[in-house]
Amino acid sequence: MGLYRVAVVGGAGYAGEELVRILSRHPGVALTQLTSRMHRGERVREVISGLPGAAENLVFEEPDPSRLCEADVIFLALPHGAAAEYVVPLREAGKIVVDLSADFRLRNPRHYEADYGWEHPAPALLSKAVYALPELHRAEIRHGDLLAAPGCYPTSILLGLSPALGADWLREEEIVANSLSGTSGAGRRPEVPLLFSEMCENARPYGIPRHRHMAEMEQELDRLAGRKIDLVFIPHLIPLARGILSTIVCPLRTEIGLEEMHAHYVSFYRNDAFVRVLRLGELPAVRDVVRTNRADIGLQWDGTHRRLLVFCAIDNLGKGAAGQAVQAMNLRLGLPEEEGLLR
Ligand SMILES: NC(=O)C1=CN([C@@H]2O[C@H](COP(=O)(O)OP(=O)(O)OC[C@H]3O[C@@H](n4cnc5c(N)ncnc54)[C@H](OP(=O)(O)O)[C@@H]3O)[C@@H](O)[C@H]2O)C=CC1
Ligand SMILES: CC(=O)N[C@@H](CCC(=O)OP(=O)(O)O)C(=O)O
Repeated sequence: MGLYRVAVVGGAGYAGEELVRILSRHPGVALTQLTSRMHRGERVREVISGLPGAAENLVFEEPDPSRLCEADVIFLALPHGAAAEYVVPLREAGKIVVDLSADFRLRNPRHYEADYGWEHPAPALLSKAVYALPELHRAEIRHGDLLAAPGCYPTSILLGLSPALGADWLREEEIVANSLSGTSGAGRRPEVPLLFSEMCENARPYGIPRHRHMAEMEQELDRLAGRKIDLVFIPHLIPLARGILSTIVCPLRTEIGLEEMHAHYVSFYRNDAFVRVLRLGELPAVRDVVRTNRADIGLQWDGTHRRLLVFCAIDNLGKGAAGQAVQAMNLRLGLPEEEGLLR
């Protein structure tokens, strides 16, 4: 059998470009189609530099579901709402779809409506989608035909919290997560608050009091804990192009020591190639994970207040978007999970 054919819709956006970079060097697939309405008819090399020959000679096409059906796997790197329009015909044609938008992350269409502001465009498909965070849903991803890649902030916070929630150490008090994000998280669109002159030497909170990622975090955290988790989430924009650092403060109800907690985290992720639990005393830095598909997790202990402090760094375009989506594709196609990805 030949290589799997893959297509990227939205291939000239930030997440799409990162997908193109990863997939064009991936030994298990052939990148055969890319779409961009803005760059329609242009060769890829005129828009994205430094790609291998076969990929840079592809031509950006207008997105057309019937033509996309020539591929085996279709990645959608489109804004929320727009992705669902492609998912419906592609799934009807039996294609494997990896959607990077939020359109299929939530089980409950009312939660989608509340946080995204419009009626869900294809609610019947929600129960068929898999929340494609490999470390938490590996078995379902292997059998899923509609893989909904998680948001970048939820990836960092869910990976940081899962071992603690699984161990049932937490007091029934709020967990507070502060996240710092680079500006590529907002996509490649011209907006005044994202201009260099607005963001250089600047930092600011946004998305207060309820960022739209709350719904997917609540969905997953409640499921992991088996009860309602009270999360305070405060995102900040900082002057980086890419990267996220999340600091999570967890009130504990046990007297368990830091060494034991650390050993539990190491054991929890022992089979996960893309999660690195740092040695005690080490804390993660965005610089170490940029352009990789890795999440670095560090732990600290505030004994005075009995709080576990969890720090998680990822690349929002890597483990937070394109890398994670390719990891999910690898699982679905039965390829080695790490194929084509850096750690
Ligand atoms: N940036 C990030 O860090 C992350 C992004 N994501 C998600 O990935 C998706 C893409 O994000 P990002 O790359 O940042 O966004 P961008 O704005 O950079 O890119 C989106 C692309 O989609 C194309 N597009 C827009 N509307 C349509 C449409 N109706 N039909 C077809 N193509 C369309 C545009 O290309 P053109 O107009 O040329 O067709 C554009 O290049 C979003 O859902 C985002 O939420 C997820 C995790 C992290
Ligand atoms: C800096 C910035 O603007 N970040 C984006 C999140 C990016 C991401 O992961 O989100 P979605 O896939 O859910 O869009 C935001 O706050 O909306």
